Amino acid sequence: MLPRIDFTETQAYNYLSSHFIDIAPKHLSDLFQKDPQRFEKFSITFGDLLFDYSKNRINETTKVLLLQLARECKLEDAISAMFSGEPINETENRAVLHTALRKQDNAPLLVDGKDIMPEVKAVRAKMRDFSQRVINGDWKGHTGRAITDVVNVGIGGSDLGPVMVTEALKPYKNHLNIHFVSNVDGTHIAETLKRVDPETTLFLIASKTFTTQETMANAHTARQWLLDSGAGRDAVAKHFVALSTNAKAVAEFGIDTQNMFEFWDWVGGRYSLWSAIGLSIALSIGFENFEQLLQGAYATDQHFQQTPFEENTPVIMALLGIWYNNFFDAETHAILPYDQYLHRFAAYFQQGDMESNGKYVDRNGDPVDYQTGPIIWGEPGTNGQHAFYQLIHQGTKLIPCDFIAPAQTHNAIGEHHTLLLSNFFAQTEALMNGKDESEVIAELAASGKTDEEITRLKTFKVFEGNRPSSSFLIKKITPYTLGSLIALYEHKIFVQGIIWNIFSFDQWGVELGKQLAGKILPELRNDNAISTHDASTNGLINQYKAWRQ
Ligand SMILES: O=P(O)(O)OC[C@H]1O[C@@H](O)[C@H](O)[C@@H](O)[C@@H]1O
Repeated sequence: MLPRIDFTETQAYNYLSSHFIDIAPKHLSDLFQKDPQRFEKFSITFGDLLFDYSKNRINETTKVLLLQLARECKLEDAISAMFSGEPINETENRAVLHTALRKQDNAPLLVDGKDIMPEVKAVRAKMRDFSQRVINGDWKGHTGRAITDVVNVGIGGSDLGPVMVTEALKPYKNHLNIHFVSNVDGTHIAETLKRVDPETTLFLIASKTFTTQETMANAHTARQWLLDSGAGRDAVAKHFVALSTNAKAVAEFGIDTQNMFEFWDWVGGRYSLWSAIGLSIALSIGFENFEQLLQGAYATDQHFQQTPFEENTPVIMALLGIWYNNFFDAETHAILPYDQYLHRFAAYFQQGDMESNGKYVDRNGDPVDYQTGPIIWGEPGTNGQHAFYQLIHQGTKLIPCDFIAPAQTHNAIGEHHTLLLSNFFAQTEALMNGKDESEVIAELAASGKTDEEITRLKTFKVFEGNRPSSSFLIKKITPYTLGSLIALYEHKIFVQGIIWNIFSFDQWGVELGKQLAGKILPELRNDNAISTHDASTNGLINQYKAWRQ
C-alpha cells in the first residue's frame, strides 16, 4: 500500500512556505551573479543527456527542503513498491509495471506470486519475429503481395505513444508507410483508406480493453473496407492483428488469437508504448531500434531507482514542478522541444501527465485542499516563438518551461541546426535575464528615437525576466536517448503523484462522458424531439436533428 501523507502537513512544507517568502523576490540573474558554481550545482549529466535546471528559482536551501519533502512523503518506499509489483494502482487493484516491459536483467518479477518475465519476453520475441517478417516481405497480404502500409487503429494510450515515437524516430524509418487512425470522426479513417491498398495494408487494432468505442468503430469500418474490396473472410487473418489484453473480445471481433500480441492489466494505457502497443514502432523502425528504445528507458529506470535523490533527474524534475505548482501557484507547464521530429512530444505528455495527475481526490478518498497536476502544453520551437512566447515573456502568468534540444541533427542542411540552437539558448537566457529599463532606453536612443518617443515606448519593451526554465540538451535523438527521455517524464509524473497523495494510475475522470454518450446515442438514432436533458443539451440535440438532413 502506498503511504497516505498530506504533504502540506510535513515539516518540509512548513519550511518551504517560509523559504518561499525569501526566494520569491530574488531575481535569477542575481542568483547567477552571486554563485559562479550555479550551473555545476544544478545540472545533471546522465548518459548523453544534460539536464540543466540552474535557471530555476531555487537556491541550495530550496533543493535541500524539496528533497526533505520527498523523503517525508516516503518516496523511496513508493519507488520500491512500484518496481517490485505491489498493487499501487489501488482503485483498480493492479500493479504498475510498465518498467517490466523494458527490464533487461534476468531477475524474476512476481505479480500475484507468478513471474511475469517469461511472458514479457515471449511477446517481445513474437513482436520481433512478426515485425521482421512484415519488413522483409515474408508476411503477405491475401493476394500474395507484400505489405506496404500499416494502419494503427487505436486511441489515447493506444495511439499517442506510437504516434509520438514514430514521428520522433523518422530518421530510422524503413520502407513501410505507417498511418494512425484514432478519431471516431469518419473523416480520419476515410482519409487514411484513400491512401492505402487493401491488398497490401496491415491493420493493427490497438486497444488494451478492446471495447473502446472509437477503436471498435474504426476497426469494423476497416474490416468492411477490406471485404468490400472483394477479399474473402479468410483475408482478415492476413490483414488484421490485435494488440490487447482482452483475448475474448479479440476473438469475438474475428481476429485469430494467434495474431494477437498480448499485454497485461498492469500496463497502464498511457504507459503502454513499451508493450505490444509499440508494434507500429517496431514495424516502422525495425525491432533492433525498438529494443534500443527499451534499453534507453531501462537506463532511466536504473538511474531513478539507484541514484541518490540529490542527483536523481526525475526526482528533481518533479520537485521543481511542485515548487512552481504549490508555492508559486503556476497553473501550467510548457514542454518546448527544439526538434521538429518531437512535434508530438507535448501532446503525448498531455495524456501522460494530465490523465495521471489531474485528480482532486487524495489516496484517502478525501478532496484535496491544494493544487495537483498542472496543465501541460507546448509546441516545437521555433514555431512557438512566433505564436505564444509573447505570453511567456511578458504575460501575467508564471509558466515554467522545459526546453529540449539535440546537439546533433539528423538533417545537417546548411546552417539550419545552428540557427535552431541559437534560438534555444537565447530563449532560456531571455526568459531568465529579461531586459531592464536602462537597456531599453539605451537601445531606443541608439536607434535614433527622441526623448518623447523613448518615454512613450520604454515600458512596453521592458522584460522583467526571472521566468524559469529547465533545459535538456541531448547529444542526438536516437531510439536509446528518446527511450531515456520518455522514461524521465514518466517517473517525474509518478513522483509528483506520490507527493500530492493521489493515485496516478487510474483515470475515472474519463468515464462520465463515455456513459452519457452511451445514453445519448440511441436518442440520436431517431428524429423525435428530445426533452430528457437540461435545456441547453436538449436545445443542442434538437437543433442538430433539425439540421442534419
Ligand atoms: O487501449 P484502450 O483500452 O482502447 O483505451 C484507450 C484509451 O481510452 C481512454 O478512455 C482512456 O482514458 C485512456 O487511458 C486509454 O488509453
